[in-house]
Amino acid sequence: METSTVETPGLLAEALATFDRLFREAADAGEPDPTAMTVATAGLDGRPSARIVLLKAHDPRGFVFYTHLDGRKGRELQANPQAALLFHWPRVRDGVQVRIEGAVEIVSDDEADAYFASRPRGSQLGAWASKQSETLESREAFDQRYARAEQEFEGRDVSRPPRWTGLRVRPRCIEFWYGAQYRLHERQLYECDAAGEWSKRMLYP
Ligand SMILES: Cc1cc2nc3c(=O)[nH]c(=O)nc-3n(C[C@H](O)[C@H](O)[C@H](O)COP(=O)(O)O)c2cc1C
Ligand code: PXP
Repeated sequence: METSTVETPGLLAEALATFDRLFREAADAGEPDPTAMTVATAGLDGRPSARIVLLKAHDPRGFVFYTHLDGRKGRELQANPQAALLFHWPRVRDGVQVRIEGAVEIVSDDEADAYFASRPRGSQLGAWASKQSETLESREAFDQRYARAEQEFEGRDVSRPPRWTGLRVRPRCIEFWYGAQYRLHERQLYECDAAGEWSKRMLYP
């Protein structure tokens, strides 16, 4: 069991409750995919890169997505395990943006195996076939790799590729942005200092 007996600090709990409420509102408001978030990373060269991934779990330990460790984001996060996440839910209230920043860690093998096992078989085989972010010479080359994976796992469960796993962003700060008329937006920032103390303040829009 990975559940921790450490109590969630009050302000973090408040921020996570706000996140949950807005996440539910996003689903109710018909956002096409409330789990879609931008994840920004930078390797040791300091050059940022960003792409969308899907949020698959969140709790006081952090926000989890799944990917290949050898793709660009995987390589950057191993070199510099810091990320920023961004949600934009335009249909919630007058528009909501949530920004989360924090250190990144790899989820346990058990957690990754459990999530991988829940994916459609085609997606599982795709994870074996894809050399994420590497040059693909032709679509046929990818199709062939997929067909090979199909053969390899014929008649049995598809195991998780060891370099395909979950990454958890442990929040160091969470900002809620609420759109308002005339750009008089509201911004609430929750942040954790080096001693682990959470505080909350508003920011000018
Ligand atoms: C809506 C959407 C959801 C996506 N979800 C994921 C995901 O959860 N994990 C993933 O590795 N790539 C996902 N992708 C693909 C990434 O955006 C990206 O193309 C891929 O991960 C390679 O990124 P990288 O080269 O920076 O590593 C998604 C793309 C879109 C448009
Ligand atoms: C390459 C890749 N990996 C992982 C995912 C995560 O989603 P799922 O586990 O639901 O396929 C996506 C979603 O588009 C994806 O494109």
